[in-house]
Amino acid sequence: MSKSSRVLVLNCGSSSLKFALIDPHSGALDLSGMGDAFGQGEPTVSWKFNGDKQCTTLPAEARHAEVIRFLVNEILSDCPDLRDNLVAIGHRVVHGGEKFSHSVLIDDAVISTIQDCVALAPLHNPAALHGIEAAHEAFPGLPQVAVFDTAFHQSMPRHAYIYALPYELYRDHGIRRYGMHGTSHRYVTERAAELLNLPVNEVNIISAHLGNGASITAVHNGHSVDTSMGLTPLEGLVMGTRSGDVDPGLLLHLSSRLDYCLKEINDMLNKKSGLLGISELSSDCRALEQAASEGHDGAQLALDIFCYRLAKYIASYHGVLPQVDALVFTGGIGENSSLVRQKTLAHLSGLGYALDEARNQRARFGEEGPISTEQSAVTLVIPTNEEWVIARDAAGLVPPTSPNSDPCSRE
Ligand SMILES: Nc1ncnc2c1ncn2[C@@H]1O[C@H](COP(=O)(O)OP(=O)(O)O)[C@@H](O)[C@H]1O
Ligand SMILES: CC(=O)OP(=O)(O)O
Ligand SMILES: [Mg+2]
Repeated sequence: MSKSSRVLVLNCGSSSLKFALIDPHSGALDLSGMGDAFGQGEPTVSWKFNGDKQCTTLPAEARHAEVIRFLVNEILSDCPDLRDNLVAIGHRVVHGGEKFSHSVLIDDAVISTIQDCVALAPLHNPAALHGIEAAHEAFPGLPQVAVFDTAFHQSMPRHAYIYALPYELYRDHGIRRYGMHGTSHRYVTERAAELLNLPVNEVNIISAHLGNGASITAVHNGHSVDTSMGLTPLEGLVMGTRSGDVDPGLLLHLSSRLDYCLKEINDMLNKKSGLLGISELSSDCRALEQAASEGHDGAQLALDIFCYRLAKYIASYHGVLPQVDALVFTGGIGENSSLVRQKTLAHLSGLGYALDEARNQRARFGEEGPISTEQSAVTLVIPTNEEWVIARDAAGLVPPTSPNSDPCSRE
């Protein structure tokens, strides 16, 4: 792999597509951007290319394929050198079922497994398939690599991933905890080990990824041993629009007593719950913090519940791990919301957590480092970098025969 190699990373969500052109060796970004607000009028594409920020709108019907076409024909066409140095396309795929514990080159069998998992990640896997198809059209000769959110969690022991349901549901239908956000939890684990000066296979952390989706993972000796998301990305923590854990009896009650049909239950739990549902205002943590500071009771309650439920998971993972070297906050909320970190740790003083408020306030917008006092349980903020992990995995899987690979300098 030559020093000028680049990987194009695509992270396709249901209503957005994030893209980045990355040097897999250093993680340096030539280009990063996103197509946003699909299905809500004219989608915007915004990007930063070698430091310059730009933005445009696309026709209302534009989705993943159109954004990828715009990326190829308009944005990347300005830099023929970079296109020549592209060695692979890396795709974030949320659900890979039980089949993948590592990233893989995409072929028909891989596509078919991603299709099989659509029902388990209905907001995410169809979008990844659109991205793979569009990228294949745009770059027919380039290797494409799938990096699965579920892969990092394949190390969980059976007692963590089997639900207390009839065992045949696992045996015959694969119903079990899979866990998501694994690419982020993996990055955070590796980075925490570096910051703590420990070999990665000796680090024990609790990693809280708090974005629009949110999940928390217990990492023992560098491996995921439990995580809050389950069969689907709906279980666990309170999220932007997802409920997280509820009493399963609720579903029966909604159906038998309140006449909800399956589609209504699905929409309610995935799209109308979480921070949005409680606050009746917004799924966006920033908007809720602002509203709560102005006295909005729903916003305050949503933040209170979010932090309380997160603290309960952190406490329970102290029972999962023999030792905790650090609690780590990451994701848009984890990296930026000093309020959420402060409210969460306020529940955990019994476990030795205490914030250094000055450090907590400083940790924003990409700042990395400890936010705990010297004497208390170590708490870190680590900005996640899923794109770099995806780029590294993709570059590492480029076949030696690929036109852009350089067999003499492969790592
Ligand atoms: N400065 C900030 N303060 C509080 N919350 C923030 C801040 N910046 C971003 N967030 C929150 O981060 C969340 C989005 O996280 P992100 O990881 O970008 O999402 P995604 O899961 O879509 O990748 C939103 O709730 C947003 O309000
Ligand atoms: C799995 C998941 O919830 O992903 P995201 O946070 O990107 O929605
Ligand atoms: Mg994210």
